[in-house]
Amino acid sequence: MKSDSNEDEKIEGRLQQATLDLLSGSDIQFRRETRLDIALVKNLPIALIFLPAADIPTFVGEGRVDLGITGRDQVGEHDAALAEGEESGVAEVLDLGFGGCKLQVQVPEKGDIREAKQLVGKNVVTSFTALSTQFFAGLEGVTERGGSLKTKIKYVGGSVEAACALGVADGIVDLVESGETMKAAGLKAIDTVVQSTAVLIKSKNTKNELVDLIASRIRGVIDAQKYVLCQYNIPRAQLVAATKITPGKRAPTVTALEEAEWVAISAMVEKKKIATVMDELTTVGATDILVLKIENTRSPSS
Ligand SMILES: Nc1ncnc2c1ncn2[C@@H]1O[C@H](COP(=O)(O)OP(=O)(O)OP(=O)(O)O)[C@@H](O)[C@H]1O
Ligand SMILES: O=P(O)(O)OC[C@H]1O[C@H](OP(=O)(O)OP(=O)(O)O)[C@H](O)[C@@H]1O
Repeated sequence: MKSDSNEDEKIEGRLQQATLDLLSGSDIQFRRETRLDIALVKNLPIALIFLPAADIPTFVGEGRVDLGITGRDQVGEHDAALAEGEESGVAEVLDLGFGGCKLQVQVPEKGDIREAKQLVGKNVVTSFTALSTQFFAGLEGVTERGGSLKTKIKYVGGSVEAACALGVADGIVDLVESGETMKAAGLKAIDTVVQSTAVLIKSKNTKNELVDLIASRIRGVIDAQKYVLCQYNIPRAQLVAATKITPGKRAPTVTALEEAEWVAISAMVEKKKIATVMDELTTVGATDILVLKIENTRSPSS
């Protein structure tokens, strides 16, 4: 989303489907023509641009694009590549929770290397040269003979896992999600450079007032995914106990029932805690417990 020409930004590849779902949940409507990397949004004066994940921090950091969705690993790589004293133009707005993976140091499973320090002075292949250089610089020290060893970091754009078997590298630094690729290539992880999830980022220099509106819509969808709405009936005498179990985000909604000694309660509950909450509610006498999906939510912090 650009201030003048109203461009917004998005990502393809691994994060694409979750990002499209997020935009749809935020009611950002667009139609992307085949092979076009730009799409005008129908119901807001912005445009979406589809760019490789690795390029997004650059466009956002330069202020050419107002908002972006990419991996935290890519933001880290962008920032690590900045010249000394140069300030990043990228600010993280929100952790989006999906696209979880780790950037890990990997070596042949059958080899002698057991810790990252043993790769100092050797050949390392990666698509994340700046983060890897930074990581190994932190391990490099003065050798026993008084010299200093530099790890040789080489860039490859894909299939990084092949580098050790092909004799190009002693170790690699690559993303691991399920671990299947690493295992299939006969590699093992010995250290983690960065833990990553997808993030919403913005340009530090943006003046576009739509940035806050869009960020707030996206935050609403992410919050909604974390919570469910729990409704139940409970004897009024148990109201205090029930409120402790389901305090809600601010406070639970309590509604009187036609039956004098009973109330109905409705409260947002963290999705991951809902099973325990239902168990506890049953123990204090709640009945007719319903758990409802929340499509979207907005609160002052959103
Ligand atoms: N298994 C995974 N492998 C690689 N990246 C992953 C994985 N899981 C999550 N990610 C995240 O997805 C981000 C982008 O991945 P990907 O390389 O697919 O994007 P892209 O460059 O936009 O797409 P493409 O390479 O298809 O053009 C990574 O930087 C990382 O944050
Ligand atoms: O732990 P896993 O679930 O197996 O995922 C990790 C793999 O996925 C990525 O590669 P990608 O498939 O994006 O293609 P690439 O090798 O060309 O980068 C990454 O570079 C690893 O190779």
